[in-house]
Amino acid sequence: MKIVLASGNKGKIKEFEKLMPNDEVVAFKEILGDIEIIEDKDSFKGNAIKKAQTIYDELEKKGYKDIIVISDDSGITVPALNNEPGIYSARYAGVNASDKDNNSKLIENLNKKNIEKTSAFYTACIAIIYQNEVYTVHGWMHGNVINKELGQDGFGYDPMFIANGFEKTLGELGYEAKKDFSHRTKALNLAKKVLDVIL
Ligand SMILES: O=c1[nH]c(=O)c2ncn([C@@H]3O[C@H](COP(=O)(O)OP(=O)(O)OP(=O)(O)O)[C@@H](O)[C@H]3O)c2[nH]1
Ligand SMILES: [Mg+2]
Repeated sequence: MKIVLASGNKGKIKEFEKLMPNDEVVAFKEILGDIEIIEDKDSFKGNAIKKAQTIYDELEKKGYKDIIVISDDSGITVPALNNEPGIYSARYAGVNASDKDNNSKLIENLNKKNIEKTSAFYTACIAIIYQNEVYTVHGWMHGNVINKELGQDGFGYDPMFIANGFEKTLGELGYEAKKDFSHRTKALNLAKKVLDVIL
């Protein structure tokens, strides 16, 4: 099955490709080139729908029919920091912030409150659009964030996140561990059930 991924995040694209080995997953950029989508909604769901709808509409304009578009809006929420960065995770340290910049900002804000470790969770909302119908599903992963980066694997905040039941960060454990219980895996398992019904 050919699925167009409405994401420009290389870490996410890699994860989707691994999670859907039997499908042809194509990042939108390969078909449409660069498109900037302003994520101005107030929820993961709102932004996920906006990303999927924008790409779906552009593909339709180009004559693509019966296309399945999937998007992912995700982020990490730290209750001890007033639920920051949440939907602003990708731009916590500013509009064009790198993962490194965002991690530094999170470390800085944890240190300001003298927090070495505190509970946190990831959310992923996946939106699916097929034949102009929109479907959304969510997945979560709970654990703790720490005020330092450990390990090189994963992307984004993974080197700072220790999932419940583990001693090491996702940056140290690597993707093979993360893929069994991540927010994205859980949301995608639900998305696959939706696809089974609608296709
Ligand atoms: O360590 C992480 N492991 C994860 O599994 C994960 N999932 C999300 N995130 C963070 O949340 C932002 C999403 O923002 P986001 O959904 O707007 O994505 P994005 O802007 O990077 O790409 P796009 O899909 O919108 O094109 C990302 O940049 C990351 O910082 C993660 N960090
Ligand atoms: Mg984004």
